[in-house]
Amino acid sequence: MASEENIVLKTQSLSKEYKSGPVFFQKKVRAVIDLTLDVRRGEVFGFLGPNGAGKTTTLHMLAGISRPTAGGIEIFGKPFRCGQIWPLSRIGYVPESTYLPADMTMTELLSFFARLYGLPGATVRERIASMFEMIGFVLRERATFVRSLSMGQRRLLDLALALVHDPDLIFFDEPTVYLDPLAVERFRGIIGMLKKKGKTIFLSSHTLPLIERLSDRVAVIARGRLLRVASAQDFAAEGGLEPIFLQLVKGAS
Ligand SMILES: Nc1ncnc2c1ncn2[C@@H]1O[C@H](COP(=O)(O)OP(=O)(O)OP(=O)(O)O)[C@@H](O)[C@H]1O
Repeated sequence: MASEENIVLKTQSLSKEYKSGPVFFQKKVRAVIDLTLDVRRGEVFGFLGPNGAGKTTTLHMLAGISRPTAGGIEIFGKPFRCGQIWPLSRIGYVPESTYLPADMTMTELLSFFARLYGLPGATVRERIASMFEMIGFVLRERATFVRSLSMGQRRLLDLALALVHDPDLIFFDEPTVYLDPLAVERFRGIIGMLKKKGKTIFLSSHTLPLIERLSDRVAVIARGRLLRVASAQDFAAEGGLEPIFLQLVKGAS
């Protein structure tokens, strides 16, 4: 069992309902239902679920973008509500998709993000250099406009933008979408580097091998409900994550 001070993120009966459809025929969609979990300092917490399971909705609530319908969130030991800004300088968030301004260069964009977080000039330069090194962009590429980047390069830039302020807790939503195998390998290296620095990582994906390979613990979610949380070793000892995941998800549908 993890002690309270080792818990970085906690949710209690977190729930989200959407209203969907035209006004007179609106129906409720229960996207996340009574989600209670905790994430420990320094771990990679895999959040695995099929399409439509409620992963992105959960991340939106955890990152303070979307208001829960019910339940609570604690971050760094304090209650966190949608709209509050106090923990944001310690949180990094790689959304499922981004809309980056096409007419800014990568350096301008990184600098803009770093300054939003209030980093001083010398630190901004240092952090930008280390972000380019991390995502493997050489010097001559650093002034490339966003519009000229491939989808995979944009994804790497998303990672750099989420990490430029050196956050302690990082949410990744399908981080390897668009990445080729070499870039996925680089991403795994980035996760290793963040872990070494003691960062806490919430890794949400439906890509089973990625979650299986990188996570210390894995939570399986389907149809908005948490079905199981266990260590990677426990899943391995029971025959591997894939058969257990398939059994859990089929049982939930
Ligand atoms: N803005 C919205 N309005 C109505 N329903 C929504 C909205 N956003 C998501 N949903 C519904 O909530 C459920 C959970 O969606 P969510 O995007 O959180 O799933 P996900 O696990 O991230 O899926 P994927 O892996 O396909 O991205 C789905 O049934 C989806 O259709």
